[in-house]
Amino acid sequence: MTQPIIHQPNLAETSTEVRNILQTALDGKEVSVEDARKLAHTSGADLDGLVAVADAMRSETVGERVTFTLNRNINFTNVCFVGCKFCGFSRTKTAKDAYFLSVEDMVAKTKEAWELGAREVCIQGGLEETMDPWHYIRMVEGIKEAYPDMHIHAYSPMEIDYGAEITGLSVRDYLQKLKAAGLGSVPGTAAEILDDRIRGQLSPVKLTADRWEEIIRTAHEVGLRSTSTMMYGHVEEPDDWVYHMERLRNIQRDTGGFTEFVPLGFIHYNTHLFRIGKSRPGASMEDHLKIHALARVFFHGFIENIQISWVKMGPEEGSKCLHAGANDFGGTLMEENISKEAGSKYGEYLSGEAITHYIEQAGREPWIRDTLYENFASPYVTTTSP
Ligand SMILES: C[S@@+](CC[C@H](N)C(=O)[O-])C[C@H]1O[C@@H](n2cnc3c(N)ncnc32)[C@H](O)[C@@H]1O
Ligand SMILES: Nc1c(NC[C@H](O)[C@H](O)[C@H](O)CO)[nH]c(=O)[nH]c1=O
Ligand SMILES: N[C@@H](Cc1ccc(O)cc1)C(=O)O
Ligand code: SF4
Repeated sequence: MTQPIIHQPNLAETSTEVRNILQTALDGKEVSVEDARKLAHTSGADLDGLVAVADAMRSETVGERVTFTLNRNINFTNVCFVGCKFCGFSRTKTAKDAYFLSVEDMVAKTKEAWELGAREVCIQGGLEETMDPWHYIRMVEGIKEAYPDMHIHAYSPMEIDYGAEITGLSVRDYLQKLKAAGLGSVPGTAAEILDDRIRGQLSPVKLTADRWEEIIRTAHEVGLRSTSTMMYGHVEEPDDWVYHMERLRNIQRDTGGFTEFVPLGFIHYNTHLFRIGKSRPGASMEDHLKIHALARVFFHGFIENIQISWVKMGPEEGSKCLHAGANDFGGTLMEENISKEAGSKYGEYLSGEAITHYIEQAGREPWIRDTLYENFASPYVTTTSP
């Protein structure tokens, strides 16, 4: 049981079955997997009901604040041997536009970010075969040495799996070394859909769902918090969203380590998966709304923050999800290659002022946050911003 919702939306137009499920959630009871599946299949007035309930839950649990971070994304290499069929970013080592940044390059990018006011760098890259086994740790050490107060949000479970493998360390020892070097938190990417049946269609070589879970649980156990994500709009069905969210909710029940949930809409344009006719062309607006709303309702009492990804959906469509359960606008990013290379049209950078504007336009209060949602500042009193 969690807090019941006091100001309940009018569900007069909602079907009896869906209204009963939503009422259970409003009363503060955990939504079952079976009920969540029904919510995942709603449309029309029933979807409107789900969205209204998600908005009420958001308002009573986190209020009218919409947060965001001043951060820079650094994709240190695009060379990758994994070959996910949904990825438009990765290159072979010999490709003309293949790159691999040195630690010095990364420190220079961090310097630019720091000077513009960013306090987080989000580092992820391809998996490079001939890389120095200690490179992931060296990047963290190099950045921390130059900028001890920059929060480093880095390395998906896929990269952690690889780093542990090439150094010969256990996942726990490897994560402890990353943490000792200054790693602050872990992006919960590489999750896609946490079901090996779907993963086989997307990327047979990628780590299994169980391995993803083991790495995330271990990260939380050693004191590294993480985000949680789900990539949708490709081959999966609504029941798969629920299965995925249930795995995340169970992890959160045990560890409490997730800071937020970030639905990542699939960008299809330059991907093998779409070209060979094996996927949908991303998600519809209806699905974006449904997933953010379902996440708010299903994670109620478990995960407080639901982040929109403006790089995937665009700031306008993303803003609509702020009325469907979401309360976080992500970050300024400054540069972004993964969505861009897959063909996303929304650019790689939004200034703090631009994000503030979108949040105001949605009728909410903009607040700058740190990565772990521990400190908040008003964007109206900060002078610089990336
Ligand atoms: C590109 S990877 C970088 C880190 C690492 N190589 C990995 O795969 O975990 C980070 C995440 O971006 C997301 N992503 C990749 N390609 C995408 C696409 N075309 N559309 C939406 N999200 C995508 C996936 O969820 C993936 O796990
Ligand atoms: N870095 C990307 C994000 N989000 C990162 C967040 O801005 C930030 O790191 C997080 O809020 C930490 O709490 N989302 C994307 O879709 N693409 C990125 O590259
Ligand atoms: N939003 C994710 C990071 C991310 C990075 C790149 C992406 O393509 C998608 C997501 C997080 O904060 O953990
Ligand atoms: S999603 Fe990550 S692991 Fe997969 S091909 Fe792209 S960079 Fe490599």
